[in-house]
Amino acid sequence: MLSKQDQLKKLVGEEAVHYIKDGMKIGLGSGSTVYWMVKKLGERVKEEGLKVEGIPSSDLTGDWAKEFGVPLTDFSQVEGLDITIDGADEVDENLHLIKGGGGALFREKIIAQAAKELIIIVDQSKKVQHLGRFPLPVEVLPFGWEMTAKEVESLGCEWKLRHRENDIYITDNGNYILDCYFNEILEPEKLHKQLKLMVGVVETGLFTNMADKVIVGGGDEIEVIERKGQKN
Ligand SMILES: O=C[C@H](O)[C@H](O)[C@H](O)COP(=O)(O)O
Repeated sequence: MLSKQDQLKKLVGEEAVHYIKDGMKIGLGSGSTVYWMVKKLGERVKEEGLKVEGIPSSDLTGDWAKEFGVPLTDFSQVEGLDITIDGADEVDENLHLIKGGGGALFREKIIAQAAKELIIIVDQSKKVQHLGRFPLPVEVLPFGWEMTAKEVESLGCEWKLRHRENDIYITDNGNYILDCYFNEILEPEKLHKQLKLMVGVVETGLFTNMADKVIVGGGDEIEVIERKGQKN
């Protein structure tokens, strides 16, 4: 029996598959909402003979794609993606996002940038006025991470080095994650740029001005929020 939140994740995950057309190259995001999208996409591949290829943003998503029969490719074979569908940890009113709760932010940003259209799927609990209540994941190089953490802290946050059980959490790229407690991020684009200037920072979980559509599940309803204005 799925929890109410999981039912909403399933609802929006399956809804997003309607945006996928025959022949598309698809960026496959990560997380428990994306799970439902990949599963439904696999059904369409089997039942309708849909010809698509996906590039996964995490090893786990790649495993799901194989399990559900979604053909995979990589960037040595394709020049770009038609669409990327991914989850998020927070979405603000301007469709800026925090991502990386599952640690896949770096590859997620690559597939988000490579796509003509980025669709984000979330349950209503992810909608916020300002980003920052969810700790911002920042992927850092293991070498000298302590120094990088000090620099990050100077921007006014507390941080925790992410662990999985008793071990340091290692991303699919072999890096560490600092979960940064800013509480309220009023200028996400500025903060992202400040962090990216730090030599030990690989990528941040701030996805500003990237989402084209956000599909939000709430109650029995699905809300589709479209971006206003041009992308960067
Ligand atoms: O690294 C993980 C991703 O950014 C996920 O898309 C995000 O954490 C949302 O995950 P979920 O759909 O499980 O809430």
